[in-house]
Amino acid sequence: MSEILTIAMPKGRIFEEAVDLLRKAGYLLPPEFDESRKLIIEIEEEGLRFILAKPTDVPTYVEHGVADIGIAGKDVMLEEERDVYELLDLQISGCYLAVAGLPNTKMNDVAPKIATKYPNVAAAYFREQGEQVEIIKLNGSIELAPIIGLADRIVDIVSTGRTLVENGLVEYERIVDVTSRLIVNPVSYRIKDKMINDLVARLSKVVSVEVN
Ligand SMILES: Nc1ncnc2c1ncn2[C@@H]1O[C@H](COP(=O)(O)OP(=O)(O)OP(=O)(O)O)[C@@H](O)[C@H]1O
Ligand SMILES: O=P(O)(O)OC[C@H]1O[C@H](OP(=O)(O)OP(=O)(O)O)[C@H](O)[C@@H]1O
Repeated sequence: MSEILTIAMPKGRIFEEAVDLLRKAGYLLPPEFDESRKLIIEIEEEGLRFILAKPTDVPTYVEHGVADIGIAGKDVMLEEERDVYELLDLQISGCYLAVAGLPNTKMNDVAPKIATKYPNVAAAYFREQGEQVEIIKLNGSIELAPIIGLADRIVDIVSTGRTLVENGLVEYERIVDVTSRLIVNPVSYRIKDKMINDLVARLSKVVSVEVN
């Protein structure tokens, strides 16, 4: 029986761009990818099985080895250190993490509050700046926090910048650029090295064409 490579795909924002990239790399992904709600899609001819996961869960599936490889945002990788290798910057779903807040406001002198979906990234950033802060973890609508008085600043993703502008917020510092990455389980990489290297080579060609 031939080997199967299991790929954890992030549903949501990254999905379409990732599917597009795989198709450009020559993988024949059926229309199921565009229209179905199935969470496991197997393509026997390609020796591939896709599992469709919540973006933040992709590294979990890969770390535990139930997926050999996966596609995850650099933001997710930075927030939770995982025992996986990062093989390729896919250069898709570009955005960045930034500190933002109400314009012309100083942070509270004592333990300013920082609201974010990324508590570890935010804590590390302010530690490096030598600032003692209180992190408040939120799960969405982060921009509400400074407006409603929950926090002095937020650490959040900025893409077009529209959410900041429409909520009267400004960016104070850019922390790190974010794109999606191809990640691999270390054991899978040893055992299925040929299949994985083939996939990386095919994707690398497309990525470099798209970037240049
Ligand atoms: N404007 C953006 N906002 C958030 N994430 C973005 C943006 N642009 C690109 N990304 C990338 O997409 C990933 C998030 O995708 P998506 O918003 O579909 O998932 P999610 O955070 O689980 O969303 P939700 O919790 O709203 O379901 C991030 O990890 C990041 O790498
Ligand atoms: O710079 P922009 O293009 O406006 O994109 C940035 C916004 O998009 C994301 O929120 P999302 O839409 O995922 O909603 P959420 O608040 O539920 O996380 C992110 O958290 C910002 O709020």
